[in-house]
Amino acid sequence: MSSNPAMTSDQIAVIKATVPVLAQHGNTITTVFYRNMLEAHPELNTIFNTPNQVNGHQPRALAGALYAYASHIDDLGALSSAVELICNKHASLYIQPDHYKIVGKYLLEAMGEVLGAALTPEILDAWATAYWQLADLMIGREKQLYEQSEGWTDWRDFKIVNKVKESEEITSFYLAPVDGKPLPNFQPGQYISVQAHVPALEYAQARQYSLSDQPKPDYYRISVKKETGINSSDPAPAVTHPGYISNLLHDTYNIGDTLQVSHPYGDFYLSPSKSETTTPVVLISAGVGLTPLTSMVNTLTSQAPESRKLHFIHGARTSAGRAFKDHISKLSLSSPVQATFFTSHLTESDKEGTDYHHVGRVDLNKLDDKDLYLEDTQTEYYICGPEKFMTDIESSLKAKGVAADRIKMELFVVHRYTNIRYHRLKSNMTTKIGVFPASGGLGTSIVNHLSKQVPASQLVLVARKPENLVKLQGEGATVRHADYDQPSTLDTAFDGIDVLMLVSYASFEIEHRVKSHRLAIDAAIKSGVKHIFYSSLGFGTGLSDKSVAHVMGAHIETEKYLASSQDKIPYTSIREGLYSESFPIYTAWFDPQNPVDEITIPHTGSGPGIAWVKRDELGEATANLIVAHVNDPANFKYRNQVVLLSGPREISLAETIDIIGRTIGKPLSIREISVDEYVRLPQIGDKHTYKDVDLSREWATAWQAIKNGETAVVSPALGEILGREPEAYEKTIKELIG
Ligand SMILES: NC(=O)C1=CN([C@@H]2O[C@H](COP(=O)(O)OP(=O)(O)OC[C@H]3O[C@@H](n4cnc5c(N)ncnc54)[C@H](OP(=O)(O)O)[C@@H]3O)[C@@H](O)[C@H]2O)C=CC1
Repeated sequence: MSSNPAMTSDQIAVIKATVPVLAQHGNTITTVFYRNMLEAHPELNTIFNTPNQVNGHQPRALAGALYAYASHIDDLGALSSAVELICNKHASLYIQPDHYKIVGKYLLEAMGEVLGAALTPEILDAWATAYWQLADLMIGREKQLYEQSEGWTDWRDFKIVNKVKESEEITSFYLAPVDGKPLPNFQPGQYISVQAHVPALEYAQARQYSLSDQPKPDYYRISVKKETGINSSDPAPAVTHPGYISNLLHDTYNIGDTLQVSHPYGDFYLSPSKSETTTPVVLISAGVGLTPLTSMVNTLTSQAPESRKLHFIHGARTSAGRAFKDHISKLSLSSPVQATFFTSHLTESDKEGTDYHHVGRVDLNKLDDKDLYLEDTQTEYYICGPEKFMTDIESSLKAKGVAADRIKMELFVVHRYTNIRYHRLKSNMTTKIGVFPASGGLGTSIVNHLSKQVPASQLVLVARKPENLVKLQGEGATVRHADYDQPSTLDTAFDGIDVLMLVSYASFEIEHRVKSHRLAIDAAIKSGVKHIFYSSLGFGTGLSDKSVAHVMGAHIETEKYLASSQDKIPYTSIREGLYSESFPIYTAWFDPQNPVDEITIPHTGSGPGIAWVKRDELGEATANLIVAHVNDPANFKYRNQVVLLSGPREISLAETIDIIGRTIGKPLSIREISVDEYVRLPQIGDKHTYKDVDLSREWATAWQAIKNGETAVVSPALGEILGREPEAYEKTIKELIG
């Protein structure tokens, strides 16, 4: 029993009030925290993944977890899956109660260092209590896990007794305990931590590897993918590449060598079942994600060969890269296992029917419903692979009517798990969701992502050109006409809609835009809409209602109007971050097809930057927020709030231009010019003209806003809502212009 004090209701209110502070400063706090703690306690380097420290992933993940914790401080049940995932990983690293003391000390000190006087004694006290509330919960759960480990409570020496190449990239290591004692059972799907000394770092590092065979008393098998492009004899990737340990195992660990291994842990595993069960199972994986599912298929075929339907679906980049192909194919001949292989890049030697069945990435729509056992409402689905793969497959299963609680995914990273609210619930089948305008870049993306999660019959799509929406109309969506510029068309446009997504009027002037938004909000109130989402913009330093950017003026006014109308219609204003795709606007219309050497803008390029974000990820997260509200309006956490969705990293304009230059293979530079010079640039033309009025000078205030840091805020909300790390700017740009 803990002796730490329970949180008071005042402290809970203080924690909730600091959520926006975490949105803004969380990343800086956790970066300072790791730096200070590891400087003072270098022995902890063995516990933390060094490349993830260096690439900023770990501070971001912790900032996301803190943000989720603060947001759910009065509803900790929502975090129980995340806590279970973290505690399992902690147990596999043998985290002890004393570690929590060190982490608590440095975390609170980092808050003080970053927030300065803003961290009042009252806030500090509330956070100290909140920290120990969570720490006690986790220490308690980890104690239980250690108690269930049959006395195996520290790293144990294992010898490599066999090393087998399974494919071009994947090699299995058979690990037997040096002490020769029998190994405990595990649940198929669980992992072990493997610790290896890294000469380049002069300390050990641990990584988690799924067990790839069924439980055996004398060995564990892991199957490890070798990353291309890194050489384990080169010390540099030891600090930068998360795949370094895997390559070290491939290159330098052989039969007879010793490694340290943890007891098996993990919360992704085959539902423990009675031997007589006949519930069908579909195992869907990509790449090396097949390892835990191979453990499952081996276990299942050894238990109930003739009664249980099993389908093993795997996607590989090349057929030669597919591990266990012969093994799975053989199982499919002698037991009720179906095997379906997808290969994205065929080679001449690939034979259809043996090396592959379908070309391309895994696409469940290429399979018959009966082969996915959709008719059986008990069928369980297990997915493992890259995050985007898992969430895409999950959406595809949901669109086919599979209930969320029958879909299980292997999610390794913590902050991504806090999205349970956004992905795991079954959509309420009667709520009508409206989108206006439902065309355009953002509107189309929102509608596409909504249609993956709810039946088209729940969607009401409103646009000034409804003829562009026939596809979804054909699938059962209601389509209506309305035009911001013809107010009377708004009168009945939102009738029957429960939740409305209002995409802002596309313009950068203020007056007409605000008037149009007000008319639409009033019309929504009249039509009885129960909640309105509004697409605002990512200027304004996080959630502030001040901005020097002219383009933000209409959004701030609209947010004020929404706040003043909240008694009539609850709202959520989503500050959609600056689109990665919109770089031309901030580079004086740089054209990658006709590239100039020098970009002339009223900005030097250095100083605070922009947390760029891919437009389609904004559409996806916006759709997830709408679905979260539809599923559980009473607990929707952004009711009457503003939320910022910005990208994963702040990138200065100079670096932005550098990335664009590298992508097109041409060095680019910035030359700062005055606003007077900017408005006269020939390429500006009428790009900033609205209804014959030239707003170029007003537009140029955006650069001052960038200089002031208004667009530099990295908010963890996007990753949390997407359930994965948002796409890196470099990748979006490469896809766009590479
Ligand atoms: N976050 C960011 O970086 C950026 C945000 N934005 C803003 O975000 C919002 C959405 O952007 P996005 O979807 O990318 O913009 P798009 O230009 O792709 O789409 C504009 C949409 O507005 C519709 N529209 C235009 N005029 C009217 C009208 N009078 N009545 C009804 N609908 C109208 C268009 O309909 P139709 O299909 O009929 O033409 C289209 O659906 C806009 O307000 C835009 O200004 C813009 C750029 C960057």
